[in-house]
Amino acid sequence: MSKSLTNLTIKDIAKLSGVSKSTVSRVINHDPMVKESTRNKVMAIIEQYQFTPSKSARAMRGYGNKVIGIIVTRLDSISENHAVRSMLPIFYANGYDPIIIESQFSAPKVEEHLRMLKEKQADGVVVFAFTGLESSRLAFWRNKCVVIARPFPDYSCICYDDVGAVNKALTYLYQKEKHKKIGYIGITKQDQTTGELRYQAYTDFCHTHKIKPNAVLGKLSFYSGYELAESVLLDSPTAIVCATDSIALGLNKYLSEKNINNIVVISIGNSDLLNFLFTKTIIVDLGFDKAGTYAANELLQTLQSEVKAKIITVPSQIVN
Ligand SMILES: O=P(O)(O)OC[C@H]1O[C@H](O[C@H]2O[C@H](CO)[C@@H](O)[C@H](O)[C@H]2O)[C@H](O)[C@@H](O)[C@@H]1O
Repeated sequence: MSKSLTNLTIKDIAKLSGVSKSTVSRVINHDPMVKESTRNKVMAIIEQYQFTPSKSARAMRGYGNKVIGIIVTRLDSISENHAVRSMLPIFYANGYDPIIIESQFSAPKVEEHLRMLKEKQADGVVVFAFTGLESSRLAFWRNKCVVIARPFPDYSCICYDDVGAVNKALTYLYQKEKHKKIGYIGITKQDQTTGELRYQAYTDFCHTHKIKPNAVLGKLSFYSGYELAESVLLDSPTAIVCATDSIALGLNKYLSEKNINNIVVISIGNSDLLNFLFTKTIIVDLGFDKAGTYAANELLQTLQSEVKAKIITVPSQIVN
């Protein structure tokens, strides 16, 4: 082979491996239908000659640039951080470069980012969805997209067990620990999943078990837990369920400042930060890490072959 190594093309790799050009492409793109012996033979040549397919060549053949866009809502979100951190190694291991972008809960921003990713010929996207983001905004990406936190029909979605998690927290407090005065700090109902579904689960449980509801609702932030603590404590609860880890962290700051240590706190989430609290906090694990792993694997499968869109709900579990 007289060419310099850096100038090798897929055609050269095909010739050296004794297979067709299309087989080399399928190996590069992780097509599961390629026989293992063929894959090994081609990969040995690729490694021997340190071959990297040029991005433009890949794109011209209709493949993306081995880029995955991950659109988070907030870079400071605890839950999204956990999910993204567990996706990244899977994408890297499969040769993809992830680009992480923030939407700040803005649907037009999501659309703008998706346009940019299309221009960059990204292969696929993971979108953390939110109230007000219509599925039509994702239409171009429908078969190369995984949505997190919202069940969009016709899309592969990874959802959290919002209602089940609250029920597990309340059942634990009411049946196992015999609490009768259980407060709740949540998110406003404008936030459909974390807000409305979890709040509804709390009020339904109170109604069924004849518990006087004591709920306060605020924003999705540490400050809410801190600022709403005083109101929820007015009714002297013996236990408080927090809709998110950030809320539990804010509440914890308030309790430690006032030196209140006779209230049981349950947080719905499970971030590493909960290990460093003043008040013993029981956790209902929503499975943020699992959600990330599911999302990455689901997207890779979708990119490799036609996979039917499905909704996966990550099971929640109480961690004591
Ligand atoms: O990460 P945190 O700030 O602690 O918030 C916890 C909740 O984050 C996620 O919900 C929020 O973002 C979603 C997109 O990731 C959005 O769809 C939802 O409306 C927001 O409330 C996560 O889905 C929840 O399970 C966490 O409790």
